[in-house]
Amino acid sequence: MKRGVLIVLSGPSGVGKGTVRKALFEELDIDFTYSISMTTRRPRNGEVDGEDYFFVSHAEFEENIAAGNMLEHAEYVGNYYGTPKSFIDKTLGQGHDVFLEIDVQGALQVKEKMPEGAYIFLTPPDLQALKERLVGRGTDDPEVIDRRVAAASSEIRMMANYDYAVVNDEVQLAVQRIKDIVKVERLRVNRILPEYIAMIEELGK
Ligand SMILES: Nc1nc2c(ncn2[C@@H]2O[C@H](COP(=O)(O)OP(=O)(O)O)[C@@H](O)[C@H]2O)c(=O)[nH]1
Ligand SMILES: Nc1ncnc2c1ncn2[C@@H]1O[C@H](COP(=O)(O)OP(=O)(O)O)[C@@H](O)[C@H]1O
Repeated sequence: MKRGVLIVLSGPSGVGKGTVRKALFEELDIDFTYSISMTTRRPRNGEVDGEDYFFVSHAEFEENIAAGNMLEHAEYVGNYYGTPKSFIDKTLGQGHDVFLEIDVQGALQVKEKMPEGAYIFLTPPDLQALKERLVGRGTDDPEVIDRRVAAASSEIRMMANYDYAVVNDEVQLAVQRIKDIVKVERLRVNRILPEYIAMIEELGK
């Protein structure tokens, strides 16, 4: 069976990753599986294990790190968060495409381990627009916004490590561009090579 495509959407804070991801998952003609992260934080009311996160103990998370099961992980306010490899491998193996939305540092760690994915850098039309979005979101203090814009300048330099750059000028346009990329990725010859090798061998007989 054909493996699914790993689609990694990344980019600086405030560029619109979450917004674009939500709009993408509202489209009726997509069939992506969202990568579920693992965390040591406690489930909030209504959160379901295996849907919102895989909730595990500190010890269990550290065992997973030691066993090399995490594609990437980070510590945030005293808890571990990370991307388990097994869930992604299993889902891709079943032929389903997996969608991962992650920050730039995390994405580059994942790329080292799974270079065959489609790495998409979501970019703002310009730095001024990025700043306006961070201000408009209203979730951060001015100093935090300045730090995020400064971080964005160095993150934008990492764009060259990605396979695709998608400008998020309008959400629906960005969504369409990502859908087009997935279509192209599904046609890439090196994804279907095992089937072609069988055909070539058949021809050689
Ligand atoms: N590196 C990494 N960060 C993650 C992962 N999953 C969630 N996070 C980040 O962890 C932080 C805290 O997440 P959470 O506790 O759910 O709080 P909320 O996102 O603010 O509702 C957020 O910045 C998430 O983006 C992951 O798999 N890997
Ligand atoms: N194409 C766009 N045009 C204008 N504003 C946008 C666009 N995409 C996202 N936004 C706004 O920018 C802010 C940051 O978006 P968000 O999805 O939270 O970014 P991220 O997940 O990358 O940190 C939000 O207030 C969102 O409504």
